[in-house]
Amino acid sequence: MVVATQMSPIRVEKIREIKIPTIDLSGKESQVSKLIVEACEGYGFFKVINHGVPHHIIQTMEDESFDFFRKPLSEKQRVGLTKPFGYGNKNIGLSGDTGELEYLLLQTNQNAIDHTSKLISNSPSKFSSTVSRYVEVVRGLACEILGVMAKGIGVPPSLFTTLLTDHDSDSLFRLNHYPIVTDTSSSSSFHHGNTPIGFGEHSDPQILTLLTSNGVPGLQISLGNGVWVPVNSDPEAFCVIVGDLLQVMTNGRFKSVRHRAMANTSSRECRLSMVFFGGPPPQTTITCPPQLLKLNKPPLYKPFTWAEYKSHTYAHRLGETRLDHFKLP
Ligand SMILES: C=C1C[C@]23C[C@@]1(O)CC[C@H]2[C@@]12CC[C@H](O)[C@@](C)(C(=O)O1)[C@H]2[C@@H]3C(=O)O
Ligand SMILES: O=C(O)CCC(=O)C(=O)O
Ligand SMILES: [Fe+2]
Repeated sequence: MVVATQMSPIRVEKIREIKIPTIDLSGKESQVSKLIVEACEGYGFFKVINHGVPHHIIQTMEDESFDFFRKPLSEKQRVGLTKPFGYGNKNIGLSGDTGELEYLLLQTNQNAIDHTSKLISNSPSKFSSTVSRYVEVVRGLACEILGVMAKGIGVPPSLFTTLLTDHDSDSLFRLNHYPIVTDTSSSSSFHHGNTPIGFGEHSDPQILTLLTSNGVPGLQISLGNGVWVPVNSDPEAFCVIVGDLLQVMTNGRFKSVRHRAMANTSSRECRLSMVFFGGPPPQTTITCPPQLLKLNKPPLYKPFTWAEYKSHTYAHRLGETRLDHFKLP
């Protein structure tokens, strides 16, 4: 993969070869686990293939999503935004961030899915069963990956997986729809070169994110120092993104990767990303388990609950490096 670094005011381009790890989950478990740990340490990002999520589950979710985003604006707005959940258009979060996208952000418990489905769809039971099925299967995949990760670093898998399987797990599901932007000069979103931003630079606050998209590119990950690596959009793969909580739970060994999505300016198709954010129950204390603390590396972060971390997150802008606030001196 070719990467360009840009430095202003003079544009210097260094070309480098970066290989984003693509891990075949059908491989030997010990090998898969080694590759996953290396990817989490090196990038905080990797792709998985042969993940076992049936194609028809992804396809049906994609079809339902496009059916929703194709509706007239007034109809989509009827879904309302019980901030931060519901339908949003060009606004992200509660602190004034903007982007060239529209989205639907849902909580993953059955009541919330049923409630939103009634507002969204003429056949709510179809929408609601499609979302529930998708979330159930992708949550299962997230647990499988977390379990393999845990084994790879020598902790019991349940230490990580129960956080997502708990009845009160605070996981989210987000559909991002990036329309084709033709007039880039009128875009109010922050410009990067000539390309407006679809979804601005950030890290995901939760434990683990699983993202799939419809083959239209846009996602980029940061290597730091202004270097952005475009991620090929492969509808057969899931992108796995290490979140802030996993960085804390591994005492900084795994990196919560900063990423962004560029606006969709060159494609003839709209871009759709479907994103599952695996989060723990709100009252969970987030800290590094003693087995992972090395004698020569004291804890980097003070313990906090997920509820505390979320309120800090929502009080700040998208691009904030919010873990800094929880660092020990
Ligand atoms: C500006 C914001 C939107 C966000 C909450 C925040 O205050 C900062 C983090 C943002 C983010 C990024 C990952 C997910 O898309 C998200 C749902 C999350 O948990 O944190 C969003 C939040 C949002 O859009 O509500
Ligand atoms: O749409 C994408 O590719 C990125 C979306 C994202 O980072 C998010 O929803 O948190
Ligand atoms: Fe994200």
